[in-house]
Amino acid sequence: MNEPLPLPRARHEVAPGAVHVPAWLDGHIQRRLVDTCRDWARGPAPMRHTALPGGGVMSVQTVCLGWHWSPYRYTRRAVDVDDAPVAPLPRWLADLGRRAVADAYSRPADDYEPDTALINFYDADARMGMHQDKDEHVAEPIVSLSLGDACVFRFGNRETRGRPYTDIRLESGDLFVFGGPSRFAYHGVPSVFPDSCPPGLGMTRGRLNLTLRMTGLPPDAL
Ligand SMILES: O=C(O)CCC(=O)C(=O)O
Ligand SMILES: [Fe+2]
Repeated sequence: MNEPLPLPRARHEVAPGAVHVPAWLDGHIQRRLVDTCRDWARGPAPMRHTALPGGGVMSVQTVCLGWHWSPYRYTRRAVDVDDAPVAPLPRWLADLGRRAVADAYSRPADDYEPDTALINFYDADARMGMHQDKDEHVAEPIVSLSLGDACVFRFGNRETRGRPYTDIRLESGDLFVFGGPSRFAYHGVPSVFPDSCPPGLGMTRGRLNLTLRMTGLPPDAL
C-alpha cells in the first residue's frame, strides 16, 4: 500500500506577501528550539531588555545570533550589552528559514540566506509596539516563528502605525513570513495570552519569537 501523502499545511495570505502557516513546526522541533533558545539567552551576550534612544526600555527581552541588533543597526558585537561577539547563526537554523520561505510562498527559496536571528521573549505583560523592520539593507522576507504562549500579532500597512490592520492569533509552532509588498508593513504584538503554552514544550510561561532576516551586510562589515 502507498504511504499516505502528508497533508499540505494550510496557508493564509493575510496581505500580498504576508503568509501565516499555522502549526508549521512539529512538537519535536519546537522543543529543540525552546532548549536552544534557553542556551542562547545565557550569552555570550545575554538576553536583555533593549534600551531605546528616548530613555525607555523594551518590555520584550531579546538576544541575537549572527548580527546583533540594537536601535537601529546591526553590529558583530553586542555593543549595548557587554560588547561580547555575537553567537553565530547555526546552519540548521538558516536552512529552516529557507524552508519556511519556500513553504510560505510555495516556491523554491534557495537564494534565501538569513544571516541574523532575533530571539524575543515576552512575559505576560510584554508588548511590541507597531514598527517596521527597516534596519536591513536588502528587502528579503522576514521569517517569524512562535513558541510558547499564543499572542495577538497585528499586521498593518506600509504607511501608518494605525488602521487598516489585521489581528492574527499566533500559536506555538506557527510560521509567519512577510516579504514582497508586505516587507515594510508596520506590525506589532499588542498582547500575549498567559497560560496558553502547550504542554510538553519545556517552557511553562511566556512566548518566544524568532525572526530570521537577511541584513544585506557584507560578512566582514563591522
Ligand atoms: O514577536 C513577534 O511576533 C514580532 C517580533 C518583531 O516584530 C521583531 O522582532 O521585529
Ligand atoms: Fe518586527
